[in-house]
Amino acid sequence: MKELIHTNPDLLITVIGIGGCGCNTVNMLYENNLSNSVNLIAINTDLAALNSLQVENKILIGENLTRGYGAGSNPDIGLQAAQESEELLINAIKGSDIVIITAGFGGGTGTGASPLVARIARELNINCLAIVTLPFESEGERRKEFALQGIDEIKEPVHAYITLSNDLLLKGLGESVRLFSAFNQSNEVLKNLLVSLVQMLTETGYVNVDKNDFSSILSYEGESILGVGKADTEEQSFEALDQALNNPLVSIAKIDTAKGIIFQLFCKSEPKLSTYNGLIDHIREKITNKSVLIVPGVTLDPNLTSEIEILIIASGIDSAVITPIHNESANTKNADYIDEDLAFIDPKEGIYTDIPANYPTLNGE
Ligand SMILES: Nc1nc2c(ncn2[C@@H]2O[C@H](COP(=O)(O)OP(=O)(O)OP(=O)(O)O)[C@@H](O)[C@H]2O)c(=O)[nH]1
Repeated sequence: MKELIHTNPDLLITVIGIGGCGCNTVNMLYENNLSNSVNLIAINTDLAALNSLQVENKILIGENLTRGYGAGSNPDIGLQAAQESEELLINAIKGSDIVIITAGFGGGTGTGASPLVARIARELNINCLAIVTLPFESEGERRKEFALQGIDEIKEPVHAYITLSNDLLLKGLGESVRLFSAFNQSNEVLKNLLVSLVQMLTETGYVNVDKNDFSSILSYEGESILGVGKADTEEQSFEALDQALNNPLVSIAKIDTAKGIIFQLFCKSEPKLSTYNGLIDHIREKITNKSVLIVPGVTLDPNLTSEIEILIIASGIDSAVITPIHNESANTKNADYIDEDLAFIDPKEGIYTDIPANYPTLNGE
């Protein structure tokens, strides 16, 4: 084994948690000791909540407006607070290569401030992805409306967004699950997805997904899906793929119309070429858009707990617009390159990378 972890020092990813839920998620990421390429920022209108966090970079927004007492479940206040502190926000994300926003939508701060943060990233020409949760049905119509309005507003400035539905999560856990336990579970999934994404971008594998691949995929307008799956044997890898494609935590979107897909395969031992090609063919069969761009990544990790783990990011779903955005440097590899790259896979010469111990799992398995 040549090298266990090979990180990309040139890439700066900023993960921004906005509002109570977002800040909790970022705080959980902080406890994960991500690489130096990751900058974690917690943003809130609630000073007491910010003070309770371990994350070092905290920004209190709208200090004059709310006096540090929160946005009172009002997205307009969340937006105005962000506007008041726009300068701070610009300085915080300037210089990043990728910004990932995470928030629970339905309240005031996350819902109101996130679209402005995304707009700032867009204006600074930074690739921006948002991963947000939708409220439980039981939280009421008003919160749901706020959340949907927030999604409408963030859709345009971000390059891709992913919604995790708290209700779908509940279904996955069974009706008897308690509220806080469901929130915790959702936070765990959110955190693991983020860890996984960040690791995929900052650590290199045999067939590497890099920032340009990521930019290509994010450049397709429309909804995105992020899914994970795992299997104990290579023979069951198609089940892992189906799990990833049907992740019950991700709401609304169906993968059929995706225009871009990142397929990241983590395996304990070198997979058969037929398995690898078969998985990619299987994805391709699911997609009605035959010109879909599939960017594969393969990482070998002898310490993996399962034989196979799969991460799927699909973008450009159900959107009429297929215009790549500020993507001049993006790698325009198409599916044909897959086999060529595979020819370079050599377990003796390749770089091994480490896999996060808490790689995302469905229902916390
Ligand atoms: N999954 C998950 N969702 C949460 C959690 N906390 C809150 N939410 C969801 O996120 C929505 C917004 O809650 P917060 O993040 O606390 O709200 P906020 O953005 O800080 O807004 P204000 O409190 O009004 O300033 C809620 O309606 C919940 O659906 C959490 O810990 N986990």
